[in-house]
Amino acid sequence: MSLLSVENLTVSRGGLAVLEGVTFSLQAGRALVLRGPNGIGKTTLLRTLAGLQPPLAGSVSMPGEAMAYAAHADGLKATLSVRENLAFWAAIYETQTVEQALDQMNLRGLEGRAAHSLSAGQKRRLGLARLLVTGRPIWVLDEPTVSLDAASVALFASAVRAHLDTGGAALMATHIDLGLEEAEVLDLAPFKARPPEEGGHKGAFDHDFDGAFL
Ligand SMILES: Nc1ncnc2c1ncn2[C@@H]1O[C@H](COP(=O)(O)OP(=O)(O)OP(=O)(O)O)[C@@H](O)[C@H]1O
Repeated sequence: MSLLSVENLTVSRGGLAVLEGVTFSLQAGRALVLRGPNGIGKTTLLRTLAGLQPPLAGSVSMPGEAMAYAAHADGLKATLSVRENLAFWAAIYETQTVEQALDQMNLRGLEGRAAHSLSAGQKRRLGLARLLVTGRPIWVLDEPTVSLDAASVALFASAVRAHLDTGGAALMATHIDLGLEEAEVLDLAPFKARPPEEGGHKGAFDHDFDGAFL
């Protein structure tokens, strides 16, 4: 079953198309890794899929309220504790998986700590634990392993695998090898947009709202 279907998508930053004709689909139980050099448009594509900016052309289809997006920023509530952060999101998404998320992202022992007092890697683990409490099937992740040590990368890979095993899907922009052998790879180089002088798209607007998490 296809959870996410992207057809002929053109995405832009600063009013200029950066990728055009992007087409792929993501099935339940599958992971897809976006690859491409710095600046090719991975973040722009993910932001567009998350609805933070409109595409210049093309279409994105997915079931309503199916996506959880984790951007570069962890987007934590600094003064709330680890548990309170997760409880907040569990209330928003009406789920009851806080305890499971604490276990899965190895946050036991840190439950009472204010988010602002966590290390960078601990903050990232908390940010990823929020994915687990959303209960949403499509995870869209921008550089999810930044700041994580090898053990935490392995923990994250296990969480993704468990998500796939229960019918979820994951779309990730990452430069590192997550050890998810089953993940497919989409190289974005063929979709690099032509500059306007060569007939490429020139967009009319560029929203720059940087929601950390949806
Ligand atoms: N606010 C902005 N205004 C204008 N151009 C932008 C803006 N943000 C990004 N860009 C440009 O858009 C292009 C795509 O950027 P994007 O961040 O999507 O690339 P990326 O593939 O995610 O890069 P990285 O691997 O470095 O994270 C780049 O050329 C970048 O310089």
